Amino acid sequence: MAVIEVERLHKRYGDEVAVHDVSFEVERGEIFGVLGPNGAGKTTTVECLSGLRRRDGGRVSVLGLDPVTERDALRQVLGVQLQHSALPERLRVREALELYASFYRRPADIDGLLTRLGLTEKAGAAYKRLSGGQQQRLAIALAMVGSPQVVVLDELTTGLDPHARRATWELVEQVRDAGVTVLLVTHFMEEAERLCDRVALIDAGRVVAVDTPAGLAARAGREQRMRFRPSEPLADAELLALAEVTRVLHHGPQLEVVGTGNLVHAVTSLLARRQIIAGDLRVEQATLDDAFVSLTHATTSGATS
Ligand SMILES: Nc1ncnc2c1ncn2[C@@H]1O[C@H](COP(=O)(O)OP(=O)(O)OP(=O)(O)O)[C@@H](O)[C@H]1O
Repeated sequence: MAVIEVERLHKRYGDEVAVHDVSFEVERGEIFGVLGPNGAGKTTTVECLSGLRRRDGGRVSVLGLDPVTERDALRQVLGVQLQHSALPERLRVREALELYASFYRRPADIDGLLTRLGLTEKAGAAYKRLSGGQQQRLAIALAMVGSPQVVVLDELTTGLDPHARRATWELVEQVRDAGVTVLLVTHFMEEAERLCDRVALIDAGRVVAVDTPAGLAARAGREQRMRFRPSEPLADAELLALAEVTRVLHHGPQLEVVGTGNLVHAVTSLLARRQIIAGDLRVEQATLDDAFVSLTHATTSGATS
């Protein structure tokens, strides 16, 4: 069942159209990614569906509620962590959570939340004394404090080191495992590949693709390459007989097999049938990065056209 429905969303800032025509649906229990270059309209889109901005056109429904006309009801079931959501410097972690909890009819247990997010020891610390990773954990905790059914996380791991980023990904997975639907805005392809069930790729205010990360990567249409040292001789003709293989190259004892589609599966199945072991196997596949670059246009100014 779709918990978020966005249909032909349109938003202008003065004369500039930030979101031309954005449509997608998010199913219950998904981690759904919104990807796109700077200025593509990602934040504007999630602000419109969180009720923080008024759309100029289109239809939006979150858990059956309209974010503009039913904003108060929506706030009780939607958690939002937005880019650069700074708190007063002296506010302590527990105070921030208690303050936010007071806005909700069904607040989460604050001690439980502190434990889950690894913030128990920092409960008495002022916001400005937290590290970047701890501030992000607090941001997630604040988005979760109302026991929401849907959370929106915007650029959650920007500025975090690889350890803190991975720890934050685990937290997002825990949030999803607790039954919460997650809408994640991100710039990091690795993050989308690791976390998202599906992603919408937005470019210049329009959706250019909605797919699984693997499905999007496949659309990049890039050649796949496998290199390995076969344990037994293997005739080129056998490899070339596979529909997925376009070329076979020789580098001394190494074979390089070039092709498209599900090349890895086709070649490894052939090797298994022939009981040949692929030594030093290396695979170069199209990635979400390739899809991002081929399906979107970089805008150095960040402006949309
Ligand atoms: N408050 C605003 N007033 C005027 N223009 C705005 C405002 N907020 C965003 N814009 C413009 O709308 C367009 C989309 O911005 P938005 O922040 O939604 O993009 P984004 O995809 O989230 O970008 P980024 O990845 O850089 O965060 C940009 O051209 C931006 O300059």
